[in-house]
Amino acid sequence: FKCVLPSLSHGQRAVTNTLAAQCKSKPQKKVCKTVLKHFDAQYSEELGEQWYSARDVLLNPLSWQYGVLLNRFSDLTNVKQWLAELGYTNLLPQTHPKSQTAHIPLQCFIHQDPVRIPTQSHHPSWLKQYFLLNAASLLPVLSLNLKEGENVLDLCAAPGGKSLAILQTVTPGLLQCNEVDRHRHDWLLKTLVSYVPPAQRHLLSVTHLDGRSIGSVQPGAYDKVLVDAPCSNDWSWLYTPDTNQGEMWLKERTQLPLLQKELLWSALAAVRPGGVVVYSTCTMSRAENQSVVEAVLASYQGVEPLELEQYLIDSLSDHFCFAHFHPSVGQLVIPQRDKTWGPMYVSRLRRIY
Ligand SMILES: C[S@@+](CC[C@H](N)C(=O)[O-])C[C@H]1O[C@@H](n2cnc3c(N)ncnc32)[C@H](O)[C@@H]1O
Repeated sequence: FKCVLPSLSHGQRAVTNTLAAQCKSKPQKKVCKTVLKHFDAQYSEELGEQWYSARDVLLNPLSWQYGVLLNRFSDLTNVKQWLAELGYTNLLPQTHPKSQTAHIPLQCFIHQDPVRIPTQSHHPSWLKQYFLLNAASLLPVLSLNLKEGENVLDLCAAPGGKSLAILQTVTPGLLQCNEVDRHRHDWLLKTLVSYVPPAQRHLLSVTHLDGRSIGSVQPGAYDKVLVDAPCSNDWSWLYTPDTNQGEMWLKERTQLPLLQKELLWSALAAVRPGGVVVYSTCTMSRAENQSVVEAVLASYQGVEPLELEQYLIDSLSDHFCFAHFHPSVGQLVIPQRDKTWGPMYVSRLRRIY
């Protein structure tokens, strides 16, 4: 396990260090036993054997990985060379598998080992070159199948990772990035300023609204809507600092599906007929994934589920472990020992009329 400490913004010198040395200065994360017990009961029933492999990954911070999403608006010459020297490779093919000539601008570099590079700090006159993220969180953005000039709504956008990935994929007509929480809305703004050049900012609208109301305020206004819903994030919940908070979160967990359904209903109202809504979460919980989508499909007329495109699943299967559910209205990426990305659930819905 290597930790890589470059001084990228000012020169390209890379210094490697062992994680053990870095860990000495950092307090270790502690697992919340209450949450783990709850996960054991729920996920062993829902995921069977795959839970035990996912559990090993979640419980071993040394195996956690970060993808390096490059910022196409910054100067990348040295970064790409540096990542190649460190042994990083591109997660995605450079051209679209269906049409060998279509270039894919989105570039996310991954490493076969849990190597880490540091985040870059904000400089007012300089754009950050990369954003670190769980590579599986690109799946919802790729599932939008974005086209140049489309109007896109990122309904739950902070801290902005997927908004950035959208901007790396296409130049939208308009990208509305919305976040209800004041503090997280400010964080979202900061992210966008750090990565998006002033000349591109007119493409963005950053709003501070309850996503549940956008569908009624702007009906049919968007070609594509992403609902990256608030969820019981399996990674962070497992490391809840104290038992009381863990217990409180587990109670809150039962409230989340209602909020998630309301956000998805709103997204379906905000997309135009023929447009696509992608619903995603970073939990493995069936109640927040499959059951939410099934309930919305049963209650909202004129909506059909869409399969994720097969080329996408094929090109990512070397790195992501897709769980197999039948019948299914979405795809779940489960972290496994040799494929640690995820959890990430993605479902695509088309509004027919
Ligand atoms: C999973 S996070 C989004 C992560 C983000 N898409 C990214 O990739 O960086 C979910 C977000 O939804 C926000 N949220 C919760 N309730 C909301 C609501 N009613 N309307 C809009 N956003 C909401 C949360 O504050 C949180 O920032």
